[in-house]
Amino acid sequence: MPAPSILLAGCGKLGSALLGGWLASPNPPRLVVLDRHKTCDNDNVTVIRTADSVPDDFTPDIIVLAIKPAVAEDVIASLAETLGARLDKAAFLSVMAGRTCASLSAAAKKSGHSCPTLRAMPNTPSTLGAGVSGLYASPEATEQQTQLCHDLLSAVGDVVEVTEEKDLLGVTALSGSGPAYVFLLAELLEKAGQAQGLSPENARQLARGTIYGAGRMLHELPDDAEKLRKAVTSPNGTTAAALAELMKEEAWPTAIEKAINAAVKRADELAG
Ligand SMILES: NC(=O)C1=CN([C@@H]2O[C@H](COP(=O)(O)OP(=O)(O)OC[C@H]3O[C@@H](n4cnc5c(N)ncnc54)[C@H](O)[C@@H]3O)[C@@H](O)[C@H]2O)C=CC1
Ligand SMILES: O=C(O)[C@@H]1CCC=N1
Repeated sequence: MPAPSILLAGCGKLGSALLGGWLASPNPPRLVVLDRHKTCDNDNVTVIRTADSVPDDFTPDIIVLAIKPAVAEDVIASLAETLGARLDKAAFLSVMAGRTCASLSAAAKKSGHSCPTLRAMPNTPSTLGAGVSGLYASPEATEQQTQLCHDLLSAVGDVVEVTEEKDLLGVTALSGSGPAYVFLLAELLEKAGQAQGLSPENARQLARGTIYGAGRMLHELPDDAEKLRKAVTSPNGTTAAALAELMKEEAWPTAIEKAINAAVKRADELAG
């Protein structure tokens, strides 16, 4: 089977994470990257600044929308103008938080085209091939398009398929934004270590090493998180003392619930 043709619109923080994974895969797709600012010195990638520069012989199988939601309509309209009938052969894979399949299909329809839409919510560990993505395919997407999107996301980590579009709200709040919560934890642990008199270098190494090691245990061992937590917690010991603070109903349980609710609310607002 020939390598698929992928047009990546938007190659910022997330788009470049995806691009890196695809370029490192054994059978990289044929890639055109549309980004106002991106430069790329990889021979396998054609980078263009505006949609009117899409090569005439390039018919994308999938158009990955990794731009900010606010510019989506403009980007789709300018791609439609350049690609013409070629757009009808493609599917959109949007990674934008919030934007619904219906709103993106409507944008294509406005330009006189019909284009099935799939949505994914990857996260930035995709840069290291350690991402996890939620994937939703609208009913218009063919099995082949869904499989192709699944394969593209698998190149940068795990894929969790959801059957209801609304489930992407929870995915966005949990794993799309989630790396930021872990990075915040690293920052706070580092700060707390320094407050205990550790040098900044030692506090940083200890905080990062702890999160890395705990992450590996979660990833590589079959045990539930609860079992792993209990294994650290000696009766009446130091961990029990710390967890008694963190697990108070008004502490982490409430804070996490509120944070996830706030992210879901924002994703819903971005849907427009
Ligand atoms: N950063 C993250 O962790 C995640 C982001 N997302 C979603 O990915 C999308 C992009 O987010 P980031 O990569 O963080 O943003 P970003 O700002 O880093 O990247 C956006 C890119 O789009 C380009 N761009 C803007 N207007 C353009 C236009 N008219 N034509 C061509 N290129 C244009 C910019 O030059 C930039 O490189 C957002 O919709 C966000 O919801 C999804 C999951 C995780
Ligand atoms: O913060 C955001 O809106 C995007 C979506 C998930 C991660 N970053």
